[in-house]
Amino acid sequence: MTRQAEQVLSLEGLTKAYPGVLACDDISFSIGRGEIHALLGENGAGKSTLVKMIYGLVAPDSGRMTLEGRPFAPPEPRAARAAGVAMVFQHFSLFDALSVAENIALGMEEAPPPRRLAARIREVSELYGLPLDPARTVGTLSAGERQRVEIVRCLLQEPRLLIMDEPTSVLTPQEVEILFETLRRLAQDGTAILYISHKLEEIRALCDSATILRRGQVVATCTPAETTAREMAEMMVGASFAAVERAPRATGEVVLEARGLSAPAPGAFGTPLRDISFSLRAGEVLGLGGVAGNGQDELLAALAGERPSPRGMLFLDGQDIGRLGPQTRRAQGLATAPEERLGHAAAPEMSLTENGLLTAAQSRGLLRRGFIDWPGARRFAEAVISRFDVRTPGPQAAARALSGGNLQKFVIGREIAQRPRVLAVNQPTWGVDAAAAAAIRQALLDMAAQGAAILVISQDLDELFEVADRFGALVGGRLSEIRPMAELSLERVGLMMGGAHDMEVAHVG
Ligand SMILES: Nc1ncnc2c1ncn2[C@@H]1O[C@H](COP(=O)(O)OP(=O)(O)OP(=O)(O)O)[C@@H](O)[C@H]1O
Repeated sequence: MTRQAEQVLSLEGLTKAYPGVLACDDISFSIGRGEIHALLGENGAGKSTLVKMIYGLVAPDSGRMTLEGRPFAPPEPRAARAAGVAMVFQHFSLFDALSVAENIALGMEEAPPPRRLAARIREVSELYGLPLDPARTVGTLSAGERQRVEIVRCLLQEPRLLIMDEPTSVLTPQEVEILFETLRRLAQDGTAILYISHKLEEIRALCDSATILRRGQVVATCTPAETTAREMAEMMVGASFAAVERAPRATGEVVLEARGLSAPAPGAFGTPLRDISFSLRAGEVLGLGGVAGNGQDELLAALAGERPSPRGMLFLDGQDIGRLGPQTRRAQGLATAPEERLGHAAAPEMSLTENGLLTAAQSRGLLRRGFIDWPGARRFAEAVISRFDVRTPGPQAAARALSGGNLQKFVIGREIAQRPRVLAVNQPTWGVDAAAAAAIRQALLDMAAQGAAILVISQDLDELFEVADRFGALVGGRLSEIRPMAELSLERVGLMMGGAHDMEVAHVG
């Protein structure tokens, strides 16, 4: 076999510019048959743009691609799929009300008759250790199971190249193990895998090789198993960065308290909150873990005041705040940042200046007698951009033009910069690179050291180990017993989050 034939995908000089940024600058590398190849880079380095070119979502300005030895220039995703490229996105694109099989059929060019399709789904899912019931309604599935639907949908195409964009951010440690087994099996069968993640320890465990991008260029390649996570992170950033430091802290009075907080599910597939109780003291970081869809969003909405709570369930400084709206709660010192950054935390078409105003108008005095202080709003956005190293041409940029991680830095930075007394955040470093994640975590710890009370809801267990003093798990809208983080192991935490249950499910079939 010639070397050419062993390459599944080769990229030569791929380049793509957006106004003001060279997102991909002369990128060349190849992925071989059966190779699991990591694509690493800090936020805005150009990873998404590169895979969008491979998947036919974005046309390169220049450069060439070769797939299985043939010239490859997909004008649209359908063409990329037909040529053997499959992609599992960060955000699942499934319809809750439809069954697994119906969802899969929707994504297929020519779906076989339902019975044949159901049989194929069973076959593929069993072959790769991804048990799935084709008749189940997607709305009832866990995040891990939804991801299986997406993966099985890809595998039915028998792809030559599978692209995975941050696939583990919604999984328990046990589910991650199962996913890795599947990917290794696929690689053994010859599939090439391009794997994007900011979780460097996972890259070390899984990937054969890595290409590292910085500011649109390939700056290094490495063998992840032979490189430390810190070395990889430093190659991405091009410098060393400070590790998160936990200063000793004194805790004060209880500032935020939930007493039997309950709420019905917000919609057909939301999660009800069931009898949630916790207290949070000044100077303390309480971490709540859980697999996506176990009440995280609903809890944050209840704390934010997006949904009012009955009397007697939610207290700030001993005052019942259940009936207060979001702005009043903010004015009293309780700030929140929801998980979904585009649409919920930020308005996509609005500039960063306007997005800053959305939550900071009051605390920063940017509204005077009904008039907006635009220069002040711009300065606030600029301050957030510079302190949190948000990579963007400037505060006039629209939120949607930022890379995912950079928008996340802005949305969280906007809250931290207002110095609230109590801050509740959901997934504060979701999609954020290692250096920026360390900076955000450090900012949260510094706030606590200065006496703020912090509630961190996260699916990233390393993050919770790094910042939280105490830990509780959200499972089905209930909160487990809260334990000191120092007493818990990673495995124990995984089990508290329901990992044991998922393991059982996964071993059926
Ligand atoms: N539609 C767009 N319009 C303008 N600029 C864009 C657009 N999409 C991406 N960019 C810019 O291109 C650069 C590369 O972004 P890209 O999303 O590829 O980065 P990334 O490495 O995937 O980042 P992350 O890890 O944050 O997802 C960034 O500077 C980004 O702001």
